Amino acid sequence: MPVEQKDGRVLLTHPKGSSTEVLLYGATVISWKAGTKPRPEPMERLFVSSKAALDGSKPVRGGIPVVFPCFGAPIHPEHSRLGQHGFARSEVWTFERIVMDNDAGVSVRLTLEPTPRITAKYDRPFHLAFVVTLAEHQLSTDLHVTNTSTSTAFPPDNLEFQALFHNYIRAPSKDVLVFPLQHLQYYDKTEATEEGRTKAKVETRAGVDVRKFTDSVYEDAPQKYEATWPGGGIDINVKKLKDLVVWNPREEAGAKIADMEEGGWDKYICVEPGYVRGFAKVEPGKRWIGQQVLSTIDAERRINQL
Ligand SMILES: O=P(O)(O)OC[C@H]1O[C@@H](O)[C@H](O)[C@@H](O)[C@@H]1O
Repeated sequence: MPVEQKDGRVLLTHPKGSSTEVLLYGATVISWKAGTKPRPEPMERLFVSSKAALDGSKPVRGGIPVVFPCFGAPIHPEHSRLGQHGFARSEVWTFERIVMDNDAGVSVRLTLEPTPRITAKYDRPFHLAFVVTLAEHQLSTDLHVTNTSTSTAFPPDNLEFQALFHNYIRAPSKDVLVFPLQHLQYYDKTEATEEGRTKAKVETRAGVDVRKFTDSVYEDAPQKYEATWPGGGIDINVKKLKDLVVWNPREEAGAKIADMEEGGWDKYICVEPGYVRGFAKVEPGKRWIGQQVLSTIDAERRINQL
């Protein structure tokens, strides 16, 4: 069975051995097992804290939570009643259908529409679809955001939002480097003051490491990244998600996170493509699609020329 739905989870398996598991709660991908060409044995590519709640009581600490319609604390007036990172990661999505089921890929589509619970804190008209596609060495996630407003008024009744894929990539975080972020402008959320956090810095490192507490928002990033470490890595190719967040709390901040396992910060790096500086806009009746494609890399790869 390439697609199995059970107990609020959807399990996808590919004929070549890769698999992925998605919780309907938050449309959160909680597992992705894949090999590489030279080493075909599937291995887990995502980190989920052993203390993570998987019962729908709180967003999952790990995997790939979907952040919508606000990143971090809300700053848009229409988001003012929402919590950190919005509601998409903490609502139960609907399994809509299998999109594709062949050797090229196994793909499913989940949806989320306004419910009384959502409308009580966010009253904008929207329809979300989350499409997960599994290939032999790849996992793609697409977020479709439709503005379902039928208003013909001017100025248009645009839907304004932020969106992000909060990837917890399983990796020896002390040895990870992320490319190519050099020379990009970024905002450092680890700074102690508001002034420090809102002042743009410029990345000087060819490869960005997370050996210390890191919470950086790169603006207008190249949408093509590599996170590599000795012996492996993940390529990330992105569409419509112009910014990139790199986060690892290390012990300094990680020990204060209730659902983070002891030493969890050594086991992952969050590399999060998103539209998080400013707001994406969709006109009434129109749809926006943000996409990422994660691919496994086998050998250590350092892109010195970038
Ligand atoms: O604890 P949460 O809400 O899942 O957020 C985790 C982290 O998510 C990152 O994307 C943010 O940049 C961090 O500031 C935040 O701490």
